[in-house]
Amino acid sequence: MEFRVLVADPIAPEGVELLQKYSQVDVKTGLSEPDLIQAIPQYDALVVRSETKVTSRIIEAGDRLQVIARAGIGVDNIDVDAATKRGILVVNAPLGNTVAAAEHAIALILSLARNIPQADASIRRGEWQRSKFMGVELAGKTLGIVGLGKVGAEVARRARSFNMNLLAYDPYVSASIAESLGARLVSLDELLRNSDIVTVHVPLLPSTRNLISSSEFDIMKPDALLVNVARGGVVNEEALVEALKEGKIAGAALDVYEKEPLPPDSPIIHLEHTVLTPHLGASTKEAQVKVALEVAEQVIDVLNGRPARGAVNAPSLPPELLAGELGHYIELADKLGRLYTQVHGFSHTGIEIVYCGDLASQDHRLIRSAVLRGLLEPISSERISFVNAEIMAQERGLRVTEATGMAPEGYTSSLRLQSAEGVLEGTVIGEEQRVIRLDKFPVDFIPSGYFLFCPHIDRPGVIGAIGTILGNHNINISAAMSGRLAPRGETMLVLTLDEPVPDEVCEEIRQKVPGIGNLTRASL
Ligand SMILES: NC(=O)c1ccc[n+]([C@@H]2O[C@H](COP(=O)([O-])OP(=O)(O)OC[C@H]3O[C@@H](n4cnc5c(N)ncnc54)[C@H](O)[C@@H]3O)[C@@H](O)[C@H]2O)c1
Ligand SMILES: O=C(O)[C@H](O)COP(=O)(O)O
Repeated sequence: MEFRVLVADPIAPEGVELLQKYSQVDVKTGLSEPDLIQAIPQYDALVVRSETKVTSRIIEAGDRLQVIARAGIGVDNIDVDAATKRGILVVNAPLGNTVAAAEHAIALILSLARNIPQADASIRRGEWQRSKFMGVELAGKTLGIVGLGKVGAEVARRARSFNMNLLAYDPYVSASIAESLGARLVSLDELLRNSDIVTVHVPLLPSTRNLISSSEFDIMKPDALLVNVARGGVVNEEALVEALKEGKIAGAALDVYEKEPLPPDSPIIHLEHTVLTPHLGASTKEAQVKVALEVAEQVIDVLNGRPARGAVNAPSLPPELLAGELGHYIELADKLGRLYTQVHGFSHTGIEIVYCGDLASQDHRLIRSAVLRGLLEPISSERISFVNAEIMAQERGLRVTEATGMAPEGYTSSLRLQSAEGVLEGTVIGEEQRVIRLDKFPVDFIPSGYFLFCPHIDRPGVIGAIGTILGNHNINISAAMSGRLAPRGETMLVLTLDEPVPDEVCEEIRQKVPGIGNLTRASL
């Protein structure tokens, strides 16, 4: 039987031609959700970019659908969970448009600095205004790069050739990587206060939503320029409009928006010193050929029963495997990885996975993939799956070693993650997963919910004081446990909460509870 592929967004002809060698291809762009629901039962593969919203209703109607391919990075327009539930693979092309996005950021920076769109519009109105469009030079100015991943690094390389000074904020990148790109790694606060131009290159994650909002604009230089080629939502649009109107910053260039297409009544459209493009970061001929070929090859692989190298989801593991002890450890491995990155940051020195006790003799491959998936998920723009975790870890230069060891006294098996940054260990008791060690502290908590980790010196009243502050802010503690090294000695209080703890509440705890160490928040 010949495979049928529906290409629902415009992709480069090279990708369509490659698909045509192996399947019957229909290119039908601009279809509505009802159109797609009607059409999709005839297709084995669906190829999109960011325009088509691949909803659960479309996925559920895809009776013979095997693969959904995204010719680009972001799969935020695809209901990946719905696809996973139906065993449909989602693949993407995370590398092909990096240079295009970086060059677009540079183009926007130059357009802003030299008022190019405004000057162009003026001359077309028959004017000849020169003094109105006085610009600023990039040479000698400071560029603040928020997010020093693939695109951020390419922007850094290009900005150096303009003789710019580079600052970077990225909690998951080492100072030496930043240094090799000519950038100095600083806090977000320091970056915002000192940059003449701020360019944003982080993925949209719960932790990066509204990363640049009112309080960030408050500390930026009044003549600073802001550029966002990453994702709408990282910069709060309401706060941006206010910042520009009140002169907190001088200008902004945006390629991405909270809502796309940008609604025609958006106040952003009427702001003066702005440059707006309709999500064009990846729209170069070269990038489009690369991503189209990359996904076409993967579609052909999947339809012919071969594994896809860029799968962002993975078919569910067999239920019989998940129900057993190994299944619980796979789930625990994912949670320990996610917790590790949130508590210790992304390890720059490499991570060791230690399989202890009975676990030492099991097949570790899926546990290892689950640890990597967990470590990378909180900081990645791509969806990390069991399939692509290993490649993604290599791409970030994460060194992973494995070892076997003895389980701690009283346990038959455990899983330990350790690096120079810290230690996290968990176990499975019956069907219950538990975290039993956090750095040097023996702890015991279920890895689920919101967490506040409060290192302190054990003395009467500390737990009560923290509980009172949380209570005053209507934050409910669902479990509390203290791991201490000695009476009145170093102690780790672990609070499991029903709600997340906002910044200001953490600050209040730091100020009001004497002897409290570095508070850390996490959620699972
Ligand atoms: N406009 C476009 O057409 C276009 C094209 C390509 C990429 N993008 C977007 O650009 C962004 C960057 O893409 P990439 O390929 O460089 O991704 P990437 O995953 O390689 O890099 C993202 C970087 O952000 C860092 N990061 C994560 N959380 C952070 C936080 N809270 N604070 C600071 N840094 C944080 C990560 O450590 C990583 O280094 C993504 O959102 C991507 O979707 C847009
Ligand atoms: O996620 C991506 O790859 C970029 O945002 C580009 O999106 P596009 O393919 O719709 O241009």
